[in-house]
Amino acid sequence: MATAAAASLVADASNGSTTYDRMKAIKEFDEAKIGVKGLSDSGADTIPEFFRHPQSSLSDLKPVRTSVAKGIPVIDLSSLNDLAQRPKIVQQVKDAAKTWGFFQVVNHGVATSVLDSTLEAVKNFHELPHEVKSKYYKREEFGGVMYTSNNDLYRSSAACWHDSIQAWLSPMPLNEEDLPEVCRKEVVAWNGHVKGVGEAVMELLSEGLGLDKGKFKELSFPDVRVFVGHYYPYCPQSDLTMGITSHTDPGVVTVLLPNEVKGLQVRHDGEWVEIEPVHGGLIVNVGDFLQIVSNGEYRSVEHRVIANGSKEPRVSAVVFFNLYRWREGDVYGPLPELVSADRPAIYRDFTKEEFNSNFYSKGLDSKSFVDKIKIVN
Ligand SMILES: O=C(O)CCC(=O)C(=O)O
Ligand SMILES: [Fe+2]
Repeated sequence: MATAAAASLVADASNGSTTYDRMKAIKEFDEAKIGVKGLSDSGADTIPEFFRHPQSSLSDLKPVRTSVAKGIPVIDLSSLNDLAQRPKIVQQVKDAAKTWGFFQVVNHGVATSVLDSTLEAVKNFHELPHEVKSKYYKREEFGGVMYTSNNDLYRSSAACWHDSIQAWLSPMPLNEEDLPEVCRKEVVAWNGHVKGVGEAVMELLSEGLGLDKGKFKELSFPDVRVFVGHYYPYCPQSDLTMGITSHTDPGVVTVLLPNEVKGLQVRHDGEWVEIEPVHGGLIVNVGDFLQIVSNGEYRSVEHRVIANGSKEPRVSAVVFFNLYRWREGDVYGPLPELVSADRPAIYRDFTKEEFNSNFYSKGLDSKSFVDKIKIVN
């Protein structure tokens, strides 16, 4: 049944643009609940038209070839608790957050076997039979567990070639029974591990701003975690679409665990640089909120994922540390400790409502919140 739905979707794509009813095609795809994986599995050698991105956004698909040495910084956390070594690590994290907005951490204390089983669990979920997986298919704003294909399906200018499963880990009391059985144990375990890594990184980031080690924790930055398990199946026309279009992450930091299939690129000095994951490492990036509270010291940098042209699926387990504990009527903005006559605030204060409404209403490719609240002299 999944295959029949996929076949009719692909047939629609070749109808010719005059008769192509884009909304109808999107709705059919959504209602079939087959995900992009279902389209990929159908064996079609073309993609539905609503996955095709405008030529303008495809023209710079090829990244700059980069050696590991030229890529995002790799930071060794093994001597984190050595007081003589720590300042050096703080400096590395600070430099990376200021320039690239991205870095990889190695020797972070989580066993490679745990990383591997987390990715395997995400993969196993996405490779469940249609009858089982489709029960989780939803298209709602947040809460609980949700498997979806393209968050922005109805709003964005073009769909992206990937599926994902999302779960609120904290502080929503995650009802473990709600998680699909095939990845339940691993997602729950990952929540514990990633919290530890996130806290350690946030302490370094906090120190890098000249603040107390515990400042971010005090501000509850490690407390809100959303898990997203992405799956980028083989795409038969990977040069016509994207895995995820260029965007910045809205929250504090993101901790990303990728499998070995490449595809993630980060914008650096006006060029797209491919990230080469170090096996056993984790990728960390600064989100918009951290750029704002750091008064622009740290940078939330655009990144994207190329559609996967290899037969091996690309899998990533992403945890977003977001902000949550807004006090009623409070406003947020650059931390007062980081604002002075020499370094005036470059962002205005904003409310929770403003932040959330921007987050929920913008398509992945529209203007960022950071730009909207920038103070222009
Ligand atoms: O899958 C990836 O490597 C990146 C995902 C990503 O950028 C995101 O979910 O915000
Ligand atoms: Fe992202």
